Amino acid sequence: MDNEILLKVEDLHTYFYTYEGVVKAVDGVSFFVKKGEIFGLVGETGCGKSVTALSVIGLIDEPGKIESGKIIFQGKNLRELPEDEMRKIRGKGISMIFQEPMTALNPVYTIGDQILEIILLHKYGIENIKKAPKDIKKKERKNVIDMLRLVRMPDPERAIDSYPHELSGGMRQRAMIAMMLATEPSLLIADEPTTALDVTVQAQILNILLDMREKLGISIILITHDLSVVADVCDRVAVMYAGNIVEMADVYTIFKNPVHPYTRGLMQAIPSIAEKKEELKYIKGSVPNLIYPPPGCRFHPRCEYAQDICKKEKPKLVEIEPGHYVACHFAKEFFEKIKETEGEDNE
Ligand SMILES: Nc1ncnc2c1ncn2[C@@H]1O[C@H](COP(=O)(O)OP(=O)(O)OP(=O)(O)O)[C@@H](O)[C@H]1O
Repeated sequence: MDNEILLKVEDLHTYFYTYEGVVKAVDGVSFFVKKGEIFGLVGETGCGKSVTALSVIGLIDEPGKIESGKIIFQGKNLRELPEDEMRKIRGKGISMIFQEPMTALNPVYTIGDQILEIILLHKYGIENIKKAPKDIKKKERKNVIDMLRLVRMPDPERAIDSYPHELSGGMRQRAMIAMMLATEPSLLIADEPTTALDVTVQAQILNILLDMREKLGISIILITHDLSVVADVCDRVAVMYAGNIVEMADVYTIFKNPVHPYTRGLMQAIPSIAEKKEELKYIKGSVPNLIYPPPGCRFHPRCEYAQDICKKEKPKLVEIEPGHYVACHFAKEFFEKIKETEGEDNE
């Protein structure tokens, strides 16, 4: 099973040292991503999804710091690698695309030149890039156009010579994905890649990600707050709340049998356990301040099932059935109740 795993994050803690205090943005996060799968990271805004991703790719800057934990990618703990090795991983192993590609694209170069630069960096390395033949641009033109075709860029022959501002939002996101794919990563992290786009373009971009997995066999971590996106494309999913993962399972299980009260709140459908079903249609309260997070389970102030233990002890993420992990003191009870009601429903 372990050789199927591409990335394993163990007990990751990433904090930000601000004037107001220490923001415990990621506080003991563990998960794994298998080869060739699309793994969703979901949760409300500010729960630590982006910080988790930036920690994996080694892009946490001051005032942030990875305090502890392991990030094992292709068998190596990335936290132990020197910065030049880490830069190589960012160049070849792991790539990241963001919500607003304009921030990552350079406005003064054409899309073609930007993709070409990545191809050259990938082929020659930063030290030898000057050794690339003079006519390389002409030689690689077909490759770049093929790359744009792969991301279903409309009219690639024209797009290659366009500047970012000449393209629509969806086309820019395609260009960004093409650039990232030029590095032939094993893992692509997509942070809210479709949030800024309208629904039709969103669907097209998600289809491209599915295509990439199919054709190139890469793994993708898809960060989103949109559960319908998760349902559409992800294989497995982790639900984050206030710097912790509270539940992780395959997508079917998460939607069919969510166990953690927060996940169930997110789904707005807690028919089996909820006694007062109507009152659970939204999650009361708001995400806590991560400088002074609540003790014990961080969700307890919003959880209607909270008991004394929840206020004192932080629950561990435990496997309650094969591949289904939950961090809740009452996970077993909830799970059994779900199974009971499931049995009754089937009778
Ligand atoms: N540079 C920073 N300095 C201080 N605090 C930060 C910094 N970057 C992130 N944080 C804090 O870390 C916490 C987690 O933020 P993060 O961006 O990971 O959330 P998110 O789940 O990705 O939310 P969103 O969906 O809004 O992007 C937040 O409380 C945020 O304010």
